[in-house]
Amino acid sequence: MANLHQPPNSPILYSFQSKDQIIQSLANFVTRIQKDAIDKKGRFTIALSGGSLPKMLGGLIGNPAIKWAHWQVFYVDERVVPLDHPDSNHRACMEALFSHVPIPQENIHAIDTALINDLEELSDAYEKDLIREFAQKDAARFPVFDLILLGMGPDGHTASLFPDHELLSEGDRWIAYLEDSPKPPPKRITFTFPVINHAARVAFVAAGKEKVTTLADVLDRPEKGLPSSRIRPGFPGQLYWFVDDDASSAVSYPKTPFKL
Ligand SMILES: O=C(O)[C@H](O)[C@@H](O)[C@H](O)[C@H](O)COP(=O)(O)O
Repeated sequence: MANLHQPPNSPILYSFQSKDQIIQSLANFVTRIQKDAIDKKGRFTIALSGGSLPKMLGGLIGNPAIKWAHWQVFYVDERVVPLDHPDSNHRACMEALFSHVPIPQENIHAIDTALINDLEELSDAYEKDLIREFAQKDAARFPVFDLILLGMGPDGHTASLFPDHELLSEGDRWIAYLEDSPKPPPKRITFTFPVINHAARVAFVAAGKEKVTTLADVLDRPEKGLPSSRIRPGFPGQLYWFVDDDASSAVSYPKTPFKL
């Protein structure tokens, strides 16, 4: 559990020559974390983002060390569209990963699309789903995910937490909603900062030249306060960055060689 008396651990930055190397290293990293979690507690809780992230998870397919039956999967944010809509993060994760592996469907926590016309109810229902998984089992004020995987937009947003948006100051709710997302589609639900910052481990995955300026701002100039720089899991939580050399070419923050 997060300890507010200790400063957060410094982020660990891994930079790889190619996207394929990110995919392989990320798969090894996730495999190790799920093993530790399952050995300790019999379950592994993970939350996934949309965007380019689902396609970076392909290294998990066909890996016999993964105990899919013990995974509980949530979405860090979700676009408020039917689950088979091309914008759905659930659909993207199904297509890129879950339709290729033996994970029980009930372990994948998608939004309740019967509620998509009422964002308040939809986000409450998703929050209750989280409460069933975490509050009853761990009795914590906020859920403590074993691992949360994030992407970063070119404006520095992460999850559906956008620069200068009022949701940046949400300190109470677990799940919030917005109807004015600058990145389409406009209606979304999202984990709040406290949920992300209570995780045991958070890993950003960001690749490509279009991320170069924002990545340097987030890692070298956190005082700018971009949403992605506000991800600092409380001690003893740990933040990781899995990026490619294109994205990190302007970063001064020290890189760490990847080894498990
Ligand atoms: O649903 C979403 O839009 C995402 O969860 C969002 O936060 C994404 O992770 C970033 O926009 C980065 O997207 P890319 O990885 O495609 O750049």
